[in-house]
Amino acid sequence: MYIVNSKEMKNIDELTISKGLQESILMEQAAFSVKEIVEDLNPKKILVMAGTGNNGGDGLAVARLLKNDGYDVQVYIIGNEENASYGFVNQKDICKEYQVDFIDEIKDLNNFDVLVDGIIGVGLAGEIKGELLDIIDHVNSCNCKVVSIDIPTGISSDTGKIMKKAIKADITVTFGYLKIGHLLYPGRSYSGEIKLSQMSFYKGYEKNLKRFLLTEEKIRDILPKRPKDSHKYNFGSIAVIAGSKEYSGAPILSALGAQLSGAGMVYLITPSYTPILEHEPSVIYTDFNKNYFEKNDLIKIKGKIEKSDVILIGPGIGQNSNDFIKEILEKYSHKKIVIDADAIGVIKKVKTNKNMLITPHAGEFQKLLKKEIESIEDIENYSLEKNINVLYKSTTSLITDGDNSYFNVFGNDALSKGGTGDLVSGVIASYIAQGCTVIDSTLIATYLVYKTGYDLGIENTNFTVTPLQIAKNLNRELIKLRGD
Ligand SMILES: NC(=O)C1=CN([C@@H]2O[C@H](COP(=O)(O)OP(=O)(O)OC[C@H]3O[C@@H](n4cnc5c(N)ncnc54)[C@H](OP(=O)(O)O)[C@@H]3O)[C@@H](O)[C@H]2O)[C@@H](O)CC1
Ligand SMILES: Nc1ncnc2c1ncn2[C@@H]1O[C@H](COP(=O)(O)OP(=O)(O)O)[C@@H](O)[C@H]1O
Ligand SMILES: [K+]
Repeated sequence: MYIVNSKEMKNIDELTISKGLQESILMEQAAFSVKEIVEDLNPKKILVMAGTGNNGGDGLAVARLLKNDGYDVQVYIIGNEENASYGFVNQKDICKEYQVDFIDEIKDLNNFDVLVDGIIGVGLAGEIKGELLDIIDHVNSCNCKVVSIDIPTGISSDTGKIMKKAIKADITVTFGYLKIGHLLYPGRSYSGEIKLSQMSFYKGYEKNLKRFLLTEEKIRDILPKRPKDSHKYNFGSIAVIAGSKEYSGAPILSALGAQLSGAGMVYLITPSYTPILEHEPSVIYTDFNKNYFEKNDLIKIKGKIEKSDVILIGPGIGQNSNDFIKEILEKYSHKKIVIDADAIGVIKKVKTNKNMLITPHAGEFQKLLKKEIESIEDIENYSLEKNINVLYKSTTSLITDGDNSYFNVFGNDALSKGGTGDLVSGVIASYIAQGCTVIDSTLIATYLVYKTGYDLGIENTNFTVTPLQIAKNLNRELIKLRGD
């Protein structure tokens, strides 16, 4: 499923109109879908709040459709009508013919059961200003159901940020394509339930789109088959290089992630003892009885690394092993490498390539970027400049190779526990070992871990789900996907 920003949406709109489909037809389609959703709420009294752009035009068309079906509906216009769009003016004229009721002031919004927010859509420019600031406060403090047209007023469709103030919708009805702002917090929570309406947009533009929503369907397409006539080396081997005296649990979660999701051989190499074999005796385990890896340890693990198809380096490795990590990244840059946690910072010092994946959470990424992350483009541009794949881990995670990006929205707070990331990196390495591309492996792994965490949270509670529990239940999602 495609995801667009405001510029792409405008291009699609213009291209469709240039093919001869009139704007008023698109507006009628948009309004009709909003009207049906408002009707489902069984309202007695409806207020449509309309801005003076095309989002307002949609709002006016919704009011007219509802009025025509006998609903008690009123319209309140916000903004300067001198600058109004043609779509707005045209709809206002039609509303007058249909005797739609316009009001000049709003007293108590609680007199209405449903408010339709047709104030500003993808045309939001800069921060909200003027009388709208107070109106948004008023809307957010009332008890009525709020249905936003296209995107809640005040949410940037490009970043999901609140542009000073934003309407909190119960339902957002959007047209043709999801916008970035629906998927990134806080826009994701301000949008409420998102309904996507089908539109007659010209699909020829889709070849230019490069952002996608990760779906179960996509995972079904890319999940590897397991040949019956096979042996362990068909499913790849992984060197998990992880852990330190401080963090002896992280390597366990990474190795379990790798071993419990289908890899053929998992070598776990840690500086300090960790009881992985008590959890899973099939892991091939080595430790060096020391606190941290040192540069000259590489010689001792060379054999295992060279036998491996994939290297996972970083979980729990601490800050004292940077020279050791750097040497591995340089020497084995021809191998697929998942670079997680404390190893991520080391990429600043090495030449990177598309065999590599970094898996930063927001804090780790900010350190790499040396500034706040403003938008999805910051992550995509970093990926392009560094020529490296990125899994940006957040409440909505982004998986990108710089050219194409996927949004994963399956996670929730059940995952907000130390160790989830270690598990994720182990599962990613597993699917790379099994022959998937780095990006596909990241899609599969984040889907499996997030969805399992989500489901366990529903069956138990989000308070109690742990990364170990998720690791042990990865089979459930795989059973559903495979249908066996
Ligand atoms: N795309 C499509 O194919 C289709 C699009 N459709 C619909 O069109 C919508 C896009 O319409 P759009 O381009 O006219 O912009 P829109 O969202 O109404 O915003 C402009 C208005 O907002 C105002 N305004 C802006 N910033 C502001 C601020 N900071 N603070 C205060 N005010 C601010 C601005 O005021 P001005 O700056 O001009 O005074 C102007 O009045 C889209 O979301 C969808 O609903 C559907 O009909 C189906 C087909
Ligand atoms: N509230 C949330 N909603 C969705 N995903 C979440 C949430 N909290 C955490 N996650 C996911 O859980 C993982 C946590 O990773 P990370 O912070 O690296 O953990 P650790 O380093 O402790 O192993 C990430 O993949 C992140 O996207
Ligand atoms: K809106």
